[in-house]
Amino acid sequence: MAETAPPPAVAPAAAPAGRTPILEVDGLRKGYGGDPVLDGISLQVFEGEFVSVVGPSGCGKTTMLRCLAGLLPFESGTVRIDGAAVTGPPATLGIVFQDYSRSLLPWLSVRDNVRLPLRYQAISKKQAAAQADEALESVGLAADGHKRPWQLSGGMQQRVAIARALAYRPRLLLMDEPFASVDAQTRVELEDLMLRLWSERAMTIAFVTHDIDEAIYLGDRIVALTRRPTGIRETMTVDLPRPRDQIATKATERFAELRASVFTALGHHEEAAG
Ligand SMILES: Nc1ncnc2c1ncn2[C@@H]1O[C@H](COP(=O)(O)OP(=O)(O)OP(=O)(O)O)[C@@H](O)[C@H]1O
Repeated sequence: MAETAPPPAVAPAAAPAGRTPILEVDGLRKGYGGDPVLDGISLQVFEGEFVSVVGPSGCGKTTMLRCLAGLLPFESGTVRIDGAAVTGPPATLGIVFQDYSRSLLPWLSVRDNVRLPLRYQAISKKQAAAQADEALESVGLAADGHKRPWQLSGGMQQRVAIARALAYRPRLLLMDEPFASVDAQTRVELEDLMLRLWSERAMTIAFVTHDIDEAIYLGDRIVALTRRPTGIRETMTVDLPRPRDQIATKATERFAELRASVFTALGHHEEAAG
């Protein structure tokens, strides 16, 4: 029987030279009721980076993001954002979750949903309104601020959730499978929207996804997680030029090589081989 050629090697990612880490995770351990989930995760995300995190279903990606965001206590290890230990949600952090229908308040207008978290910032009402309007404009919803979230399509609702995080002007944006619940066409539009916003706003993004192509298309680096108890299997540099294009970038040989490497890192070839 013919042997399958091993996929081309991808160099393990080195720390970007001269860059400051915004997020530093060291030895993060977290379980539920004595059942270990995260088993000593250590990683750094550097200023201006777009880091994609991929891992098998149920390995603890959401658990990890919640720990990083200060929303969930963990057993041991440290999480630092801008050098300060995370003990609760930091003011410089924005989060976008998968389930926009639960994260937006249906009785508030789109504009008021976006303004809501700004109440907790030391800024005037006028400034909060300006930041909210600017964020809505940047996601293409300037004309929809008066509507209720349920009057919008799923993709538009997720744009509202993105605008709400942006209005906060975060230095670090955590995104948890944000496009998993929208159709394929909307998904590619939202991916390109995120790339535009990321480059315009000099943000740092950690983006969790199930989708290997999405992880490669968006990321500067990919962090591949193992099965539970979960550690980091591999960190890979995505050496595809920017700006990226949904058709041209995905048609390159390098994209196919990276896809094979990430599949291998996630252990898909082992499953296929039995
Ligand atoms: N609050 C909780 N209490 C008990 N167990 C939990 C809790 N939250 C998550 N788990 C368990 O921890 C494991 C990791 O869940 P988590 O949602 O973090 O994984 P995930 O990688 O994001 O999953 P998916 O790929 O399905 O989105 C799962 O086995 C899940 O059932």
